[in-house]
Amino acid sequence: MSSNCTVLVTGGAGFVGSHACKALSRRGFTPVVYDNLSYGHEDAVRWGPLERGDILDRTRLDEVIATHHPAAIMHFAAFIAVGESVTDPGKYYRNNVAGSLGLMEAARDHGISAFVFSSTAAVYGLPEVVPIPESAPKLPINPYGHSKWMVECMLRDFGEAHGLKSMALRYFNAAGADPDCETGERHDPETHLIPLALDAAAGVGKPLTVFGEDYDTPDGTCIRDYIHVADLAEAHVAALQALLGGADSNAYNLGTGNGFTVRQVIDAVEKVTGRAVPHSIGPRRPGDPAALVADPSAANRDLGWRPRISDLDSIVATAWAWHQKVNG
Ligand SMILES: NC(=O)c1ccc[n+]([C@@H]2O[C@H](COP(=O)([O-])OP(=O)(O)OC[C@H]3O[C@@H](n4cnc5c(N)ncnc54)[C@H](O)[C@@H]3O)[C@@H](O)[C@H]2O)c1
Ligand SMILES: O=c1ccn([C@@H]2O[C@H](COP(=O)(O)OP(=O)(O)O[C@H]3O[C@H](CO)[C@@H](O)[C@H](O)[C@H]3O)[C@@H](O)[C@H]2O)c(=O)[nH]1
Repeated sequence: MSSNCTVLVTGGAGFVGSHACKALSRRGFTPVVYDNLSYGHEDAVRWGPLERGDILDRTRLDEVIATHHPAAIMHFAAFIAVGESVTDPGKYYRNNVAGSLGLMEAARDHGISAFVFSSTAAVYGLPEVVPIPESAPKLPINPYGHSKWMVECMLRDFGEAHGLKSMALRYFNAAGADPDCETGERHDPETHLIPLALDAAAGVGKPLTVFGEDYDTPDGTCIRDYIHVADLAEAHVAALQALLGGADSNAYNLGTGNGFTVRQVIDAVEKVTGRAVPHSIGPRRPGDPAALVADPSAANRDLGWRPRISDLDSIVATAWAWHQKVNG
């Protein structure tokens, strides 16, 4: 490992980024969070300094990089709401694509050669083969997915032209919370299934609407591959260590390889919380594929990474503990 253990973590005040900071700090790295707090939380920055700034502000980026001299960048900062990306695509292309471009140019200009990027299963669009291998066609069906695939393409080109080495990590459904309850999911607005089901069970939110029960799946509801955010965090550290150890650039799926239906998630929430999840059946949500499940074998093989706490009960139990801490 390089003797310089400082990592610039864009979006480190957010859900996945804050867990990655904890994992980095446990492995001896110093995470310097660079976040404009547009959606993040200042009190989620606990494992290193917070530098407020926008990835679109090149002057501020240069200043922070010159101050901390990071050896690597982990890039989580992005807008993440798929539906909003359809109605306001400019917001997504500016932040996710132009913002990432400025960050990559800053990395190039400051001689930073290791870059770990938050990509997504949304780059695959409506996959024909499930479990999905990394080689599956990249045919995103919304601006959010396009924005992430564009950044992957830019990273490939910066690698060839400038020697910037990168790992693009394509998460499936990030869920759960830190097992020590030090950080967790606090999106606003929240659109993800598990926190909404917990809100409904706790009576702090509306009843859950199940988006469609006429899919070609065993119980008619959509199948997703839920991956614990702490396991995602460990994968980021493994990818970073591989890059710093000389590995080539690559892209990896991060999932368990097991899918669960929306009904199975509701059952798990009812079992873990001991409460009913009030819900009704609504129409399909536009753009939802019937099933998204990762083939995670490449990350297993190359990074030595395996999910450890991504069974559905552990995901829901940690998310529930965090939910109770936040909501009292
Ligand atoms: N949550 C998921 O299920 C999921 C799935 C696949 C991929 N991802 C990707 O993982 C990353 C993190 O997602 P998350 O769920 O933690 O989201 P989040 O909204 O909790 O975190 C994103 C963070 O980035 C910051 N940010 C946004 N734009 C910024 C800018 N211009 N400059 C500086 N900071 C900025 C926000 O303030 C926030 O703290 C994103 O890139 C997302 O696309 C998330
Ligand atoms: O109120 C709700 C919310 C969700 N769902 C369903 O639950 C499943 C999971 O939905 P959600 O939690 O919104 O996640 P996804 O839409 O699968 O998207 C997540 O996972 C993608 C990769 O798989 C990432 O690209 C996205 O950023 C991330 O939000 C889907 O079948 C939804 O139709 C409902 O039935 N009701």
